[in-house]
Amino acid sequence: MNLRKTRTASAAHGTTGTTGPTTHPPTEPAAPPPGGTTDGDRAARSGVSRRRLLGTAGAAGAAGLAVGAGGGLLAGTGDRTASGNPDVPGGTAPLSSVGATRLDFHGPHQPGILGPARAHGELLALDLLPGTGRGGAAALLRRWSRAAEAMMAGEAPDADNGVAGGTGPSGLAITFGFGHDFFDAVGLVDARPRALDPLPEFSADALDPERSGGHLWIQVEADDPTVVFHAVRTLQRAAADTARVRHRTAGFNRAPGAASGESGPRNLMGQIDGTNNLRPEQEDFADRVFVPADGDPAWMAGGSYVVVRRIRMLLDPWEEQPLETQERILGRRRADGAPLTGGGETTPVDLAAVDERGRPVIPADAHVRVSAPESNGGAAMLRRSYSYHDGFTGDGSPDAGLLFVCWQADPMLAFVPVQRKLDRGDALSAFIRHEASGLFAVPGGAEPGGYVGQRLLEG
Ligand SMILES: C=CC1=C(C)c2cc3[nH]c(cc4nc(cc5[nH]c(cc1n2)c(C)c5CCC(=O)O)C(CCC(=O)O)=C4C)c(C)c3C=C
Ligand SMILES: [Fe+2]
Repeated sequence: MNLRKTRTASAAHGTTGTTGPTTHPPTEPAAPPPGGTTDGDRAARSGVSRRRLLGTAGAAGAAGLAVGAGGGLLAGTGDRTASGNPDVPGGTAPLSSVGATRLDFHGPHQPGILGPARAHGELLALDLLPGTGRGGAAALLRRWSRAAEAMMAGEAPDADNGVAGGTGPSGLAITFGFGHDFFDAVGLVDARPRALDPLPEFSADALDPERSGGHLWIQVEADDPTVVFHAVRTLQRAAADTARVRHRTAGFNRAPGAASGESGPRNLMGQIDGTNNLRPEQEDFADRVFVPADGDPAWMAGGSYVVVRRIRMLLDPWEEQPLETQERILGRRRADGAPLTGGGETTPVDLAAVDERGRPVIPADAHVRVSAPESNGGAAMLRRSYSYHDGFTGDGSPDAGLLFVCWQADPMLAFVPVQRKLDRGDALSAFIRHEASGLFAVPGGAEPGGYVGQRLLEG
């Protein structure tokens, strides 16, 4: 693999960090694809009345389409009248593109990995209650998958509480994963992937075990916060008697339509984040992110491993730094995200460039140098993170930072070597603290009529 070529090609296509409301791949097309799923098709399948669909058809057309989890394209209808709340005027007013965006629960990969991270996200870890066993876990995943499928389609789940009544699916994506200790809990130790071996300890780690790990992991994201709450609450209720929430963090990203510029979203340090991410159009993208069809273990085919790190930003000392210092710590300009070696946000970083005195223009300890594939034997991951803000601590400093989420086919070839390097030599380290950690196996997408993890639990 030629990394330099890959990075240049990505920039040459004009896709790095400049498309859509975020810089995450893939983007949403502006027009329906030939042969895309029609509102009528879906109405026939779901039993939703055509009259109701017509109430939102104009909005769906204007809003364009959403990218399905497996690359399928679905017209958004935003119809949530199935929630059955007669007080809600759902279906009478057209939904905007925010509400109408609908993703497919089914596909080769689970939703919530590809495509843009949504404006609101919650990451939860749950532990199975003692005695649940494999059968209980399978029943839970079946219930969860059924509820996720309905809610992502903008339909009411079983025993709905009506909280999302009148709201469109809003890009809702729900993703499920299994942690290392899940396999002990359900007696499936032999099926545990080697890739779930605990992450090594890093010297700068300050991890809180209460907010780390977990048997099961759920990512819920959407462009509407009530839709996220509704989904989280529905899944938590469906887990009663089977699993308890161990920890949960809410995150956010820029809302669709909030910025007029073309550059990507900013993190809470003010930096444009996500520019040099892996892109689906890169030749080796799928190999890097997903377990291949003949991968090991077989039940993980089409799946991916997610590493989640709650990284607190030490914003008081950070904001005291002069702009020039902040930019040398990162290696990019704050205003436009351009590398210190010049050009615009999508211009490739020139790690070899030196100034008139022969010193590297991108400092030796700059974050983008230390984390780059060129500095890590080619290691790379798909980053898809959220900001978080959980208030202020006793001394007045913000409890805020990055819910760093990254996806890869093998953490030992992606997150681990890069984090090892960052741990030793990243100038940003003085301004961040890793406070919680998780590593989960996220199986491929469920087949229609099936559920996530079925191959593991019934294999
Ligand atoms: C182990 C992997 C990484 C961690 C942890 C991490 C934390 C972290 N990053 C930022 C902000 C930025 N990171 C940027 C680039 C970047 N970061 C990583 C990896 C980790 N970051 C990689 C692989 C890269 C790409 C390097 C390259 O090839 O150029 C950037 C620049 C814009 C971009 O390319 O996304 C920013 C900004 C923070 C604030 C943070 C912890 C809180
Ligand atoms: Fe980074």
